[in-house]
Amino acid sequence: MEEKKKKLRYTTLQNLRYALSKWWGWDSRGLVQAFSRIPCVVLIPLMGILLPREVINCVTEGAAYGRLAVTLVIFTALLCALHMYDKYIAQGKLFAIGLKNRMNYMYLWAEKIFTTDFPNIESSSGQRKKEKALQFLYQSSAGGEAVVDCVVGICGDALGLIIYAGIVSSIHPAVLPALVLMSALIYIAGRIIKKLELGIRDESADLERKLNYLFAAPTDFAAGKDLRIYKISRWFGGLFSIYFPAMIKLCARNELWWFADDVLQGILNLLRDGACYLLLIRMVLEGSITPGDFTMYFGAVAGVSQWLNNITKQVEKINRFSVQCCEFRDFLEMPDGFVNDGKECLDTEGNRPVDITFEHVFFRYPDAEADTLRDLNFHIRAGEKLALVGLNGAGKTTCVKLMCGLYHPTGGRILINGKDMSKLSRDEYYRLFSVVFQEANFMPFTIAQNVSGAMEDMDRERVKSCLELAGLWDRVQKLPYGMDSLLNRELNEDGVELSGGERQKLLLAKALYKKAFVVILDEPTAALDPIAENELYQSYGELTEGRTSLYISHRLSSTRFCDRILFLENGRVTETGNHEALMAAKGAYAHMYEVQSHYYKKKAEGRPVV
Ligand SMILES: Nc1ncnc2c1ncn2[C@@H]1O[C@H](COP(=O)(O)OP(=O)(O)OP(=O)(O)O)[C@@H](O)[C@H]1O
Repeated sequence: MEEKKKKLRYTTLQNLRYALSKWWGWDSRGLVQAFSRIPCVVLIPLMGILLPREVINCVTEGAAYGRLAVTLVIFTALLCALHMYDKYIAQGKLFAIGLKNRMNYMYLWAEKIFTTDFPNIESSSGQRKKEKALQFLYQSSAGGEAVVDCVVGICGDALGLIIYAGIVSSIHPAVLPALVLMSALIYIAGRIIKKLELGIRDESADLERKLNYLFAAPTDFAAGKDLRIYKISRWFGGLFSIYFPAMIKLCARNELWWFADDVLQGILNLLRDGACYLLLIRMVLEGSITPGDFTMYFGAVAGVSQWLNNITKQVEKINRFSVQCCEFRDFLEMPDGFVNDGKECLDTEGNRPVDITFEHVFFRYPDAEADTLRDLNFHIRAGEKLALVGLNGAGKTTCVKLMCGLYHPTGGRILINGKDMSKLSRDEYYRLFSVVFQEANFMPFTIAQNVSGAMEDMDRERVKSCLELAGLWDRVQKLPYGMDSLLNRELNEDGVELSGGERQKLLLAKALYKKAFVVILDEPTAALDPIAENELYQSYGELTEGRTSLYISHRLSSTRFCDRILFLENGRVTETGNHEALMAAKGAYAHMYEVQSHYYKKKAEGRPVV
């Protein structure tokens, strides 16, 4: 219920004002060109009913051939000019104008994804809003582009209706109200179906999201391997057979409502037109109108029906646009808690490393039922190298997400140099961190651009030294275009395909390039070979020199070169100290270490490993 209210937060007029002001801002020339089509929309059909009237009157009045010829020439020339201009705008311009608007909306949508608070994108409610917003722009008939046609169309139709209404009103005062009443019935039926359709939008958006995922998954190179080796295609088939029928059922129900609406429209149109024609025929027989007038009125009645039909259709389209526009604006206007305006800056003069305190931090994911972090307390001194270890699901990555500002605590505080993170500006905060996450995501740009995060003015020497430090330079310099080689094969045909370990090294180089105050490495060696792993340990001091660092790893031996180790269990720190102290304590850390080293010892002694 609350969701529905939110969807319709703006009225149709407010949404039209929004779309028109955006359109004016992006393409004022296109807007003027689109509106210049309105006289053609009105005059072409109007001349279509005036021409027969003039011709029949000339003939029935016995006018000279000269008058007939002049009438025909004037009308034909005018019609020809209007048609040409109309075609030029409608087919030559409107498509490009609408597409331009759609692209601009797409840009706003993508920009929001890139800049909004992380929970807005990761939570399923945020995902749903994102999908719904996409329906405003994902094809030419969607609101973002269709609004161009609708606005121009409804203005032309309204003007045409006014002129035709004047003509049919002179037949009989009851004709126009009767025509309007019937069109209103058609419109109301359409609205009822729209409401029914609205009721299943959440369900259809969810199904679309799931089906989009299923369609996208087989095109993912990485998934391609699993799909083949493990015959996952059968599982996919199973998933398709769950979601496809559900989607088809939903669409079929929707189509049935629209079919009923079409039948109703057909019957009402027939009644409306039939009654008007009967009236006109009687007037001709009574001699109150000429045969020329008859054809004009005949055309005008049909014309009014057409204008009213057009208007009801345009109103439906505009209503559809309005619902989609509300959803689009809902997504764009999702509040961001972590903002730049009015926030403080941190004193980072002299590039001193920062100190970080977690003070009674609680955290629960937006859609989760239980806290992931529970009363988490720790302090990382400026320049300290801290290791965070724990079992799967203990909350290590969540802790990183909070520390680097992707999420905010749901309870307690995180202090950076004694300042509450919520008081700091977002850009300022993100500037502090370099993070190597477990998943490697690269943009379809060159290696150098990915490492530096800059399109042009990068320090190429620095890129090279970061690649060297990360152990990737040997591989990169052998590529035909070196550090200027493009990544991502989906967009770049000759893009470079890196192995899992190489991608991890590239992430490391990227983290090193950014002169951040805190370096966070979340399982940075998971995909590295033993040589590369060893090199990373050897150079860890150099990599993190002069910075505060947090190192997460399941290989406990790798955390020995850190100053201190925190052992995380069920979202809180249960043990803390250096390796020796934790081993002496004989707690969970010591147990995990023993289990792991036992494995290596057995291997080294040549005994079978269980
Ligand atoms: N986006 C999310 N929404 C809801 N719950 C989540 C989300 N991400 C993680 N969780 C849950 O939070 C808990 C901690 O996850 P987290 O990834 O922080 O653990 P971890 O210690 O890093 O685990 P691992 O060692 O396997 O990487 C898990 O139970 C996980 O299911």
